[in-house]
Amino acid sequence: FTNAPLPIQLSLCGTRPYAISQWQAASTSNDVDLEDLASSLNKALDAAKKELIRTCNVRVGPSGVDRLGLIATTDIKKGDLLLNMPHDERWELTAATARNVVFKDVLDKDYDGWTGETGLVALQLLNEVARASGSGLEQPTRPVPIQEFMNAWIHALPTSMDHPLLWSESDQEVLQSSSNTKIYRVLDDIEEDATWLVEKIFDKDRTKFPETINLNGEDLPCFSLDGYRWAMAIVQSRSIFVDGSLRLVPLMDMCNHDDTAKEIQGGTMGAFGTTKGCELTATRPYKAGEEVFCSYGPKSAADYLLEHGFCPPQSWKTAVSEITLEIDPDDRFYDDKLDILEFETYDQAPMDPLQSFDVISAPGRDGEPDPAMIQFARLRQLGGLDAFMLESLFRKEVWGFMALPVSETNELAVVNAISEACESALEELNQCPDGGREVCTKLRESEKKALKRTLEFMLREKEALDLKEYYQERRLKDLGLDSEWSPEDDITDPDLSYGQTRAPGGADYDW
Ligand SMILES: C[S@@+](CC[C@H](N)C(=O)[O-])C[C@H]1O[C@@H](n2cnc3c(N)ncnc32)[C@H](O)[C@@H]1O
Repeated sequence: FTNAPLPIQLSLCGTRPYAISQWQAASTSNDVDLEDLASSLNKALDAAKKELIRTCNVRVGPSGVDRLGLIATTDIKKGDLLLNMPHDERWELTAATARNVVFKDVLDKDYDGWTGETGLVALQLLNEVARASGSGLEQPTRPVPIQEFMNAWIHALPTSMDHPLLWSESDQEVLQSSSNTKIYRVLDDIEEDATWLVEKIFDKDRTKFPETINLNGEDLPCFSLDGYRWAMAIVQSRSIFVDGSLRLVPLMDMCNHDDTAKEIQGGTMGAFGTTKGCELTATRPYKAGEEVFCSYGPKSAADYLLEHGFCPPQSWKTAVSEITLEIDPDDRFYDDKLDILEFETYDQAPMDPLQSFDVISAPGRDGEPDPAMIQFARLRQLGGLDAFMLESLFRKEVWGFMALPVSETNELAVVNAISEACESALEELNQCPDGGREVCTKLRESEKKALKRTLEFMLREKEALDLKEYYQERRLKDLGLDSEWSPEDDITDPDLSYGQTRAPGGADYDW
């Protein structure tokens, strides 16, 4: 492929972890002419369009909300197709292509990084960056026009992003204590994977995996911790989950978010409608020249911030936080409980003994928690006289039993455990250091609201424990043994045969 000079230089600078000042100092996105960037990408797109796209009613252009975006090239009606692109490993970056094609001979097939699919796509992205500078692995193979399109796309990616993974350490610390969705977990995963990859793979062949690359005369980090962190921020903020895979789709990834738009989805295309791919449709009419949008999906404000680096208005409407519950490893029924969580949670995915659950406060809801959290908490607290439910005889039914109150003792323990988890999560949020970004303050307030609402709900539940119906009572009702009994009732009962005192199913149900 050719490596024609492009109007900007890719600046992935930063020589030590979290070196935000260097990233910003080296940033070109503020002074770069977005029109030039867009026109280089559009030109490369035109040359490769026949292969890349089936329907294209957009081009890349400066955006009204952030850097670049997709602009309608014609008047669009609501429901019209804006853009569709077939799935093709020559341009889509996916974990499968990274593992089975690009890094096939390099990465052990059992490689299982902490950063998962996102990490594999990030690796492929770094290889694309290296390829655009004339090094890296030349996989997947592509015709020249497609490679030139990929190079133009790489050049058009943002180099300095306002993304939490690239914030200063002090801002990251404030974010860490502003949300129960923890950024340190993600940073640790990135650091652990990058360190392993550098030591086991990149350092062994620096010709193929350059630590820095030279793009248009500038040295930039590539197969290094800094490069990997940048690539993770790019993949988190621009990839989509379509047809069962995480995909970073050049061009589609230029579309900005609007709450009222539709997510990019899987669709079929081509002459016989049998080719699968990604498609973007309009949820409202657009005039030619207007920016078009997609939605990045329903997510909490914390998830938006951690993934995309911004929080759209809709994400603040529902306040979300997270609490964690754990089955006590010293619980004498630990193994039985683990067995149930692993194999008997019905259509829910298997659960670990340590589980995080969302708690929310939304308009029109009174703070009732996720039913799965209550089920988990009831199982966690199961013991004493209720432990008979853990007998193997009931193994297939226990999870179902946990959907309804077990006993007053169990329910009290559940209410207390969830209340304590909310209180300690609130306490943690209150420990947040001063300063940091405004979005973190807003996030903290929002998470506190969700936790307080759940706590209030739990306190109301605690007051009403004696009004609930518990397992024994339900069981007696099932057996028809729950009514008050007097001999006179039976004497006048014509349905009774000799010697019977109670008719089967003759309970006086109190619906
Ligand atoms: C998929 S990219 C979209 C293309 C991007 N604007 C560019 O120039 O490369 C997603 C990123 O664009 C920005 N973005 C998208 N929609 C936005 C919006 N409505 N408000 C603010 N930033 C937005 C965020 O930084 C986000 O992480």
